[in-house]
Amino acid sequence: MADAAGAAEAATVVETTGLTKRYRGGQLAVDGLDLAVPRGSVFGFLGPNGSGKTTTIRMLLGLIEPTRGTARLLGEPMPSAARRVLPRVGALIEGPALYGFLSGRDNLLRYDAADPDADPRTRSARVGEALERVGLAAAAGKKARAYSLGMKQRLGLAAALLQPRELLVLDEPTNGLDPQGMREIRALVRELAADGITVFLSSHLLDEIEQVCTHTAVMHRGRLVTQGTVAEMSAGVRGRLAVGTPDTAEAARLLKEHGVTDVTVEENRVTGELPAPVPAPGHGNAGADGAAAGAGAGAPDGDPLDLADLNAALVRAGVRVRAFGQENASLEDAFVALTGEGFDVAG
Ligand SMILES: Nc1ncnc2c1ncn2[C@@H]1O[C@H](COP(=O)(O)OP(=O)(O)OP(=O)(O)O)[C@@H](O)[C@H]1O
Repeated sequence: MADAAGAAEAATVVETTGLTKRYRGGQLAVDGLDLAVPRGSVFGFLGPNGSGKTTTIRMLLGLIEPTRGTARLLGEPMPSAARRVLPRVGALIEGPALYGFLSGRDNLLRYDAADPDADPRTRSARVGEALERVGLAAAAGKKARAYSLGMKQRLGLAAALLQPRELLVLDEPTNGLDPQGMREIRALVRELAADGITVFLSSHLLDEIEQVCTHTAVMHRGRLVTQGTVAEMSAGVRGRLAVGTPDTAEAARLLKEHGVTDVTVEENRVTGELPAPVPAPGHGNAGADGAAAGAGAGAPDGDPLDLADLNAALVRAGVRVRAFGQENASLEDAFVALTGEGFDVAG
């Protein structure tokens, strides 16, 4: 009993240990993956094309066997517990399989009829609710082939939501969609999360992860680079200092003098890396007292660099400052900082 209850309420809904897949051709697609997806999260599984996301998802759902390592879904081992676990998991992988000549509603009726546990007496109500949930009630009578890609994707989601689910696994759910279709799917993901469903979605779009996810894991060439909350990930990378000014040469010189590195001049703008954690106002902490702190030394005299002082110094030197501040680091900055490579993907 305790065990069953424990499994039913597993706080970590996806957990892998050393999960590895080497394809028959020898390709090491996933290499020693330790993943932990907290219940209630919207978890973005991020990585460029070919980094191993789909292979991981297929192992999680028991569609392919790992070469090594283990995967647990809702607290239960996969693939051995697949029959017990999968009914509690909705999945949308590589686009839904739909009959174009059937209406959206009839497609769902077929899906529902294929589920041996679905009560035929409540089928119509269930299908109606699922259509409602994904915003397709009004288009339910239209043939699926007349649906936009976004509508097809939503119909696929409706199929995954015919039964109550604890976890939804979506492989690149917005791939190929136009901006409006993307917005619709993202809004839907947020709604489902608000209903308490944990959502695990893969994406090669950094801004998508930033917009909808609470947590993320970053894959790079089959390996996990990092995982944590999206906020932690961005906070781990300090944003660049940006100064808007027509007096770029003088501003650049002064910034360098104050210990700012990697100073870059663009038209009417100078940016650079701040040398040390900038203390909040009133925090005259002694931590950055120069010397061995090296890059963390701040201003040349050893005092920590204060943004207000720096701004004042620019103004004193006659630099006309139009804008001044630290830009927010993005997930893209974090990825580049973590991997030393750009997030360069095709499509
Ligand atoms: N069935 C297969 N046999 C051999 N190699 C494969 C197979 N499936 C994928 N691969 C390779 O494994 C690596 C990881 O692929 P995978 O599809 O898991 O990555 P991905 O991150 O999901 O990328 P994409 O978004 O392009 O699908 C790639 O190098 C790919 O070529």
